[in-house]
Amino acid sequence: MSEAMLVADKLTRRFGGLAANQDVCLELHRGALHALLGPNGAGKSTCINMLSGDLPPSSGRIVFGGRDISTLTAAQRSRIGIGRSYQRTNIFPGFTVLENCRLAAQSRNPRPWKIFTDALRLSDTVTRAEAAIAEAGLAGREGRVAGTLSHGEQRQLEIAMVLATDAQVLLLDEPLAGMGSEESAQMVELLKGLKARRAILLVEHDMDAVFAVADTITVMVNGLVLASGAPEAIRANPDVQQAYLGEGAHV
Ligand SMILES: Nc1ncnc2c1ncn2[C@@H]1O[C@H](COP(=O)(O)OP(=O)(O)OP(=O)(O)O)[C@@H](O)[C@H]1O
Repeated sequence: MSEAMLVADKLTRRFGGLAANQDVCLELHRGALHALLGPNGAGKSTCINMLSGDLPPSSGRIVFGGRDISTLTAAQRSRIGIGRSYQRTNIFPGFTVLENCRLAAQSRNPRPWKIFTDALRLSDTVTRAEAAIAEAGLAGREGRVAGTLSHGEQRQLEIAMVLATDAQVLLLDEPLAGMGSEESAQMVELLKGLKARRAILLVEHDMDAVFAVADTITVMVNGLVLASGAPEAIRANPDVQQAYLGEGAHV
């Protein structure tokens, strides 16, 4: 396998006496989707928050492209190519699809406000925004006001906004939440396309989707990594079946 783009090295996060993540290790590789599974409260959001820079680890390291980025802010991580989506949609509902993506693209610039005086840069962000919209499957909807899109389209828009920042690592927190089966199937196809050129971490409760798209699965329980490996090995793992879904259950 290729060298890892992003590495979580013994990440630990304590909240008072609770270890929400303890010595969590995982690797994200270009061309691969790594899914993070676990029951409610297992520590998945805490893990993604540490990787994105939204939450400082208590100990451990995050390495991106060989460089220790543990102390960089979320904005700094976004600028070097680590993008995340949130569990709750993060779009500006009164703005159009293109405006939402243009704002996301601008956030990547060191001095985003200068954009208004710099025509060249402006066309660059529009180009980047349009490419992101097309890649997220929203071509033709550039002028739609975001709040009028369907739920599934709004989740696609959120991914388009991450793509508009030129992210090479995508940290996706439950992108299928609240979707119907048709929308979920579309999102799975979208994720398959996106992972070809990027590294993806997917936190997702929809098992069918996870097994359809993941190359590697890490299962967390009570802040600890219970198992990590290829989907078939995880499916067959008795510890996973017992601890994650309860005695006698099958993933
Ligand atoms: N800011 C916080 N302060 C205190 N405890 C927290 C905080 N954030 C998370 N926790 C606790 O850490 C543990 C892990 O929470 P986390 O949200 O990471 O789990 P999760 O696997 O993402 O769950 P879910 O699937 O419900 O989103 C839980 O026991 C939670 O109550």
